[in-house]
Amino acid sequence: MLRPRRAPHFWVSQDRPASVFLRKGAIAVTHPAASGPDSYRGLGGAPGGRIGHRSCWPVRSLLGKPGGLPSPFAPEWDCVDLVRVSRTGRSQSTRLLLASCPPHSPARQQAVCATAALSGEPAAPSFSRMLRYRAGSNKLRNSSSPLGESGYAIDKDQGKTGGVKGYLTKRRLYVVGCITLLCFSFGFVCNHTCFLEDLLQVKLPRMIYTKPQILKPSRSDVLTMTPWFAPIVWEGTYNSEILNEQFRRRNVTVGLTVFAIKKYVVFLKKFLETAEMYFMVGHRVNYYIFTDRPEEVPKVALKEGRNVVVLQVQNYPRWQEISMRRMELISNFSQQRFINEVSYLVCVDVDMRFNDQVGVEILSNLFGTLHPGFYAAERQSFTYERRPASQAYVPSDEGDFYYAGGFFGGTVMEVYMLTKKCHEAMMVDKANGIEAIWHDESHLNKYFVYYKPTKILSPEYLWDDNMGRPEILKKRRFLALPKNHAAIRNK
Ligand SMILES: CC(=O)N[C@H]1[C@@H](OP(=O)(O)OP(=O)(O)OC[C@H]2O[C@@H](n3ccc(=O)[nH]c3=O)[C@H](O)[C@@H]2O)O[C@H](CO)[C@H](O)[C@@H]1O
Ligand SMILES: [Mn+2]
Repeated sequence: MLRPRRAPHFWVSQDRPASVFLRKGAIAVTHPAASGPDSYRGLGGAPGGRIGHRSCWPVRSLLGKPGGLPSPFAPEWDCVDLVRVSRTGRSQSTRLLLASCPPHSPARQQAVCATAALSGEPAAPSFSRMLRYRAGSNKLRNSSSPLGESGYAIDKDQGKTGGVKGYLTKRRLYVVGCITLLCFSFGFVCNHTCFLEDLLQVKLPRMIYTKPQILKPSRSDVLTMTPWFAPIVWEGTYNSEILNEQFRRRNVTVGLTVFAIKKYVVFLKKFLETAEMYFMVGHRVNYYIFTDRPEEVPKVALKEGRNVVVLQVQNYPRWQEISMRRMELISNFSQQRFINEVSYLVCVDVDMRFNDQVGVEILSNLFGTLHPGFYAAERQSFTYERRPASQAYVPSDEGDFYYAGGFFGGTVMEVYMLTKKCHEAMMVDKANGIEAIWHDESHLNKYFVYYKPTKILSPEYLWDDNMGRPEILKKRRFLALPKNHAAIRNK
């Protein structure tokens, strides 16, 4: 029994449907019944032998040349219908005999389907759209081959002229394309190598500071680490010089989102002026000011690397809705804009002023801030939403801390996920005619029960002097401004 050394591959070209490309070692011949004005003649070689040193060979049309050598291999050959589409788009089919494509085999089925598809389609221009088939089995058909004695033998030389020309031109184009691509990749790799070399040239300046003491924790009066290993940031627990150096190397840009809708624009001046003094000093900052009154945004002198971006948005009649819609707007803008402009987002209330350093020590994948009114409270005192009907519901035996709605952040991706989730939950509540007790803050707290922050800011980062000045509070970095609710809300 004759067997090719390996299962042959063949391709039916859509570019030039008169062509079948054969892999080295494959055998092909046209069926004599196909003799018409155009008959086809295969190109191949000895069974199991080479048909050329290239992996693909086109079968070439031999106009008006019936005959040829009878094939000694006929009984083992199988067939596939091949369609030739002429330049005018007319198709004509012929039967091409191939080795190793047994009847009823999946490969045979594929070939039949493909040729059917070909006949319905005019010549397609793309080389890459060649249909590729693999005859997966070596089980060969015996005896009653339609080829009989009058099969056309395969003439090697035919492959080197005519149709081969076009094929080689495309092939050349293909090779040129590959070389160009390789050159580009080389440039890319080179660039990256240079970038890596730059990194290797990082200087190691002396770093002189007090050594950390394992047996003398810097703070023993407060919790500095959660049970899920998120640091809680208190004065004395970190060294800003080390952190600034780390973040400077990364050339991080921080986005600070703040909403000043309706009368709340009056808070912007103090907010921005104090931010320039204390917020992320020495780092790149974009202030994203959401407002319905862009003309009332004050001009504040900014240090280098810091920008104000005014984003005009609509207002809502109720202050609660304004506060809650921040989630929707932050998530939308994160997706459309912030993701391209900053690494981290810090989202805060506007009725505040910075009073001390708020720097890169706050940055982490996802961070929240302990509410000044509840940092020492027990679970049952937390003002979580307790009605199961609300999406913000937190059962009485869950939760770690009570977080403030007025200061959270993280990477743009994390903030996007948080704000999107909270907004969606608020929309469900709205449809069910329920509003969480502390609005967006309730939803934020619910989220943090199940997606734990990777860093937590102590109440130093959101303090209200109405709470007094407890001993543990070494700094008051961001302070709530007293405001006349009746005069400012819903105005
Ligand atoms: C410090 C803190 O944790 N504050 C939270 C607390 O409310 P507050 O009592 O601090 O709420 P608020 O009056 O400051 O409103 C929240 C924020 O919404 C914006 N705003 C509101 C009304 C308006 O007319 N125009 C306007 O721009 C503004 O940025 C304001 O800072 O609870 C709210 C939900 O009840 C929010 O979760 C706040 O973040
Ligand atoms: Mn506020």
